[in-house]
Amino acid sequence: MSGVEAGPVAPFGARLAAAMDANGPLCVGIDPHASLLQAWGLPDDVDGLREFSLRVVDALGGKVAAFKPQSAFFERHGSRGLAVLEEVVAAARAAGSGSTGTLTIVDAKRGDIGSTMSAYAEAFLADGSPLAGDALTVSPYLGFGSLQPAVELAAATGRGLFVLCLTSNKEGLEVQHARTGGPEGALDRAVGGTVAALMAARAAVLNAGAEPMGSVGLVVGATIGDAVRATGTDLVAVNGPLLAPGVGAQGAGERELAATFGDARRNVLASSSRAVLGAGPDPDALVRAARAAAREAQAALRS
Ligand SMILES: O=C(O)c1cc(=O)[nH]c(=O)n1[C@@H]1O[C@H](COP(=O)(O)O)[C@@H](O)[C@H]1O
Repeated sequence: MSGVEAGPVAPFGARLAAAMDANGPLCVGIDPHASLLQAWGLPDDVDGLREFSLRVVDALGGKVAAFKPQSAFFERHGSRGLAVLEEVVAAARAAGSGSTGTLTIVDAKRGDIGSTMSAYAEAFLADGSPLAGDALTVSPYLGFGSLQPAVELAAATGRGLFVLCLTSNKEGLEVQHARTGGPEGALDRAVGGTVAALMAARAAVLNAGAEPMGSVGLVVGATIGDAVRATGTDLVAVNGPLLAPGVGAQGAGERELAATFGDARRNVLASSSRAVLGAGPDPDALVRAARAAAREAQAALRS
């Protein structure tokens, strides 16, 4: 990333590219819904949450490119739930092979201003913070520039960001497809374009020249139909990872992945939560479900 010295570990973009080559372009979301805890025969409390999440890491660690624990399902159990999230991050780091285990994207979708954003960055991106995985999802809808503290700390510690761009839900359109008025300092080619295109252009600047790809990724849902084209969003120019939720439970599959991402597909990390987790609690069934999803993603994105 421009202007910031890299930390001792390889940058997130390079580590994710290697993990996708080794295990296929699939991220398994750890979303311990109350209904899934029940289906697994676990109580909807902190003990159930812990058992569920650690079983997922145990079964799939080293077998998928990344995990994406959804913070909301941990937060709903209060401070003890957050302690479980810390445990999950540590377990993923220790799982599988390699010095950094299985990559973890903490899905907390943070976004705020100034010193508050700095505090979020310290919580989720600083070395030694118990909530810091390898990357964090962030919301740029207080202005992309408001994410700067996170951009800087991620670069300094070899971590990554996934910036919401075109989300998988239909309500996102009213913000993401809106046209910008050309705010002062906006990138020339994106002024007057859509908000989504501007977010992608901002990420592209941060990733310029990085190989095999930069560490500032975008979230682009696999369910969005032709929204990439409709919003004029240049995903190829982003040169960063593209997290694609919406696979499985929200209806997207091989066809949608291939159609949505076109020439940017090599940088896509497909993400599925309920469709994989629903195969549990049997660890072998979890592995089979994850492998099937990874094969589908591989066929759509890398053939
Ligand atoms: O950032 C995300 O991961 C995300 C962005 C988005 O646009 N849509 C979306 O569904 N997600 C997350 O991806 C997961 C989807 O779960 P499943 O629908 O069960 O696969 C949830 O944790 C969502 O919060």
